[in-house]
Amino acid sequence: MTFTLDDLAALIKSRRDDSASNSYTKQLFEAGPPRIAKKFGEEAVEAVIAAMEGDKKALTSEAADVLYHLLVLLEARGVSLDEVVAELGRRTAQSGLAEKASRGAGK
Ligand SMILES: N=c1c2ncn([C@@H]3O[C@H](COP(=O)(O)OP(=O)(O)OP(=O)(O)O)[C@@H](O)[C@H]3O)c2ncn1[C@@H]1O[C@H](COP(=O)(O)O)[C@@H](O)[C@H]1O
Repeated sequence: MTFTLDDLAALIKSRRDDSASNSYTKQLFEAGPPRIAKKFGEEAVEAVIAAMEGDKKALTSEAADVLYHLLVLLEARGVSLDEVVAELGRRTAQSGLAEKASRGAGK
């Protein structure tokens, strides 16, 4: 059976109300959205560095950290993975350049 991002999102959600004290995810939720956002940013920077260095193994690992922390952040702020995927789905109707232009100048 293939492990999916939906599976990970469900696991993260289940950790939110879990009383287990040895859960890193639970610790993140208790630290709050600003702390989670900071961790997400740190992991993103580490992924950028791995990409710039052309280190495929490190990029794979850092990308996994980025996706995990993004899912925790979305859960903490009440945004579901389905909503994000739906937004991506809506964008398939137009090119990336057209989508960028539709956001208005300066963005
Ligand atoms: N995918 C992940 C995952 N990816 C990264 N991490 C953790 O993210 C942290 C980030 O790495 P850092 O080196 O920055 O961590 P750190 O120095 O310990 O962090 P800080 O002290 O700076 O906060 C590490 O502790 C990793 O273990 C993850 N922790 C959990 N998961 C998934 O979440 C599930 C539930 O985990 P628990 O909540 O811990 O039970 C696990 O089974 C996994 O599937």
